[in-house]
Amino acid sequence: MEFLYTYKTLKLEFPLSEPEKAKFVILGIPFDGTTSFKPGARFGPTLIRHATLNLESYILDYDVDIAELPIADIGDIAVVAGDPRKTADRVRDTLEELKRINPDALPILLGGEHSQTLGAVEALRPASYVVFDAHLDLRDSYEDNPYNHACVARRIGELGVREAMFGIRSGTREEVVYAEENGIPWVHARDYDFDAFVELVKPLPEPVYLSVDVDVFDLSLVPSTGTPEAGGLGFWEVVEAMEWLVENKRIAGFDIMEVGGNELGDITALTAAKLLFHFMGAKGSL
Ligand SMILES: N=C(N)NCCCCNCCCN
Ligand SMILES: [Mn+2]
Ligand SMILES: [Mn+2]
Repeated sequence: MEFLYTYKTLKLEFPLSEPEKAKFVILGIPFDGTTSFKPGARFGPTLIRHATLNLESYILDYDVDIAELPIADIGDIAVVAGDPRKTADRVRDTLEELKRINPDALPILLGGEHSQTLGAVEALRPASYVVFDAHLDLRDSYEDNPYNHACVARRIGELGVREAMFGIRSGTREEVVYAEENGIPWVHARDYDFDAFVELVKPLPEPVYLSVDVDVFDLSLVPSTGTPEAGGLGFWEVVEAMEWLVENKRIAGFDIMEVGGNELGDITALTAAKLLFHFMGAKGSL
């Protein structure tokens, strides 16, 4: 089928399924209209798809070949340049359309700015939002725009979605107070470990939306993300948390956001592509 707002550039190299029948449905969001520091997130989806060419489809960890899983790639959202709200409306509309034709599909977003996670949450209506991020993203408005990437967790919390945040090492005093007053738990990157993750996530209601803003990783793994911060998590720390979630919670949707770069083969996209394959491998092995 054709979606109203999507188009295709690169695709994954292995045989892909139709979105009507797929278990995993990949959607790119090449938006960087409110990026405040390093540009290039508009190339994120293309860079991630290209980086997958470097990876084996067989995942050692799970004895799963993701080329044998029903995966669809419905292309990229046609963005409204500079307008995060209108672009997120298209993300929401596209995922609503997808859920109508395939209610069992697990959407996977590749971004693109974190602002766009709001559209996915609006469409998929999870009970909880679990996020790996260097930043709290709890500002009420940033650079005069309430739909800026730095406000996305605030907007999602306002929908009544329970939140828990991991790998945090940047925010304003106002954001810390807001988290405290609104009972939003977060774990500093310095204090992060698997037990802290499980303790906070176990009681969360299902289904859960999992968002990975790749700036959660140490910046050596994601040098081209939009707002890089030193002192982040390692690759396997995030993979282990992801494995626990797919085994123990119903997942409404998953995203890998804030991938940027201007060059094929960028380290940032290689990190993101490996995470994508591990997510599908872990989920596909169940
Ligand atoms: N969620 C985010 N990515 N937030 C980062 C916002 C940019 C903070 N700039 C700080 C500039 C201080 N002079
Ligand atoms: Mn961030
Ligand atoms: Mn973020």
